Amino acid sequence: MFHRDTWAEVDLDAIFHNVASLRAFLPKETAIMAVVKANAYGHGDAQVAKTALEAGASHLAVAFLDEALALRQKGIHAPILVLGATRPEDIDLAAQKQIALTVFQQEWLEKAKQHHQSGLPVSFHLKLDTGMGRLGVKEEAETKRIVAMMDDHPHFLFEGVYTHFATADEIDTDYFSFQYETFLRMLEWLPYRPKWVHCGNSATSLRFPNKVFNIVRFGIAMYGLSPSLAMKSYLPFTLKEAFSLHSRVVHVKRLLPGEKVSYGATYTAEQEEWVGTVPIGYADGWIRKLQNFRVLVNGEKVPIIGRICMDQLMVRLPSYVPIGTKVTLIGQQGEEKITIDEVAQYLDTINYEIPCTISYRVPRIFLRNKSIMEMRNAVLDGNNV
Ligand SMILES: Cc1ncc(COP(=O)(O)O)c(CNc2conc2O)c1O
Repeated sequence: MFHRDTWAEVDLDAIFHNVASLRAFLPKETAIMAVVKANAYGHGDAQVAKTALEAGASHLAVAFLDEALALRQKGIHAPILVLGATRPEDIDLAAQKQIALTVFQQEWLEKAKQHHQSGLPVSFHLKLDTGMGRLGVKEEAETKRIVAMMDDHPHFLFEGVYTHFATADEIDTDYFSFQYETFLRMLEWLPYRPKWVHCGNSATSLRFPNKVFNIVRFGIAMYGLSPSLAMKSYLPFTLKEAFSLHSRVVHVKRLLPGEKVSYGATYTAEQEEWVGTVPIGYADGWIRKLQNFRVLVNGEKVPIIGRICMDQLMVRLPSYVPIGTKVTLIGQQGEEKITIDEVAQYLDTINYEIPCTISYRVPRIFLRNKSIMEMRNAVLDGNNV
């Protein structure tokens, strides 16, 4: 349950469609790793993970160890890879929960070896930096030493090697090709190929399905969002947007000319106007820069007026509406819709950031076969975020 009429809806049928479409599109021997970091880009980690696994994914990826532990706590047993850095002292925790880690520093592996007391096997994916400039080994000597250290250790399993592209979602492929060629060259440094070799994010999977080796890391497109605006016309199959955001009007009033709205009294009614108050604000992730953007009420786009508050915002209505009238901030009402891409463009950012930023304060309702199958309210559930 939740007790404020503001909520996000996550259409798991859309998640299923997007993963199943990729499954059918990729070569059959190429596996899918569903990227569910950041609470599945704000969509709900466990629910998206389970749906993706049903739809053909075999692995999961997260950003750091806690996100993997949270999935295990929620009863998910599929292979999980931590893409980011892990503390060497946490290696036994990863071993106990059978969570694979990314390794990209010889020094780190030496420390992890000292902390490894459990005698349990630990799987590693070696990350190579081919030009993303974030994490990854760049030198041949260090690469060879890391692989030798894993091979010499009875419980360290060299399970995968990967890299990450910086420009796979851009039309110009020069830098993508440079990184891809670099990856091929660096793979030659290895004494052998581990079980998993991967380089593909959504953009790479959709544009170059024959350049992804044997598993892809499928993130943004799983949520029905194009990796970039430029890529929208290159998508090989239809993506279905899974996320929508809704609220209800809690107060309606008539403003007379000259009357003000919100902090700073920055908005002045120029004529007699109807104004609605909506219980969502910047603490919910609907940030202040969205002032003057629009929401849907009764299938019409209406402007957000005055400054957005921590918990509420005001909209100018074309006419009186009853208390409780539904407001759609992301999604469709009748013939009108507001997409995540539109919100991102208004904020001069990328679509990835929008669902990620809708905070823990907004409950997520999960729909499957068009009916509500689950609801998560982190305000009340606390640890069950
Ligand atoms: C290492 C790695 N692999 C795969 C993905 C999935 O990419 P996709 O969502 O484009 O499919 C990401 C996304 N990482 C980020 C997406 O936005 N900022 C990031 O750091 C990533 O960091």
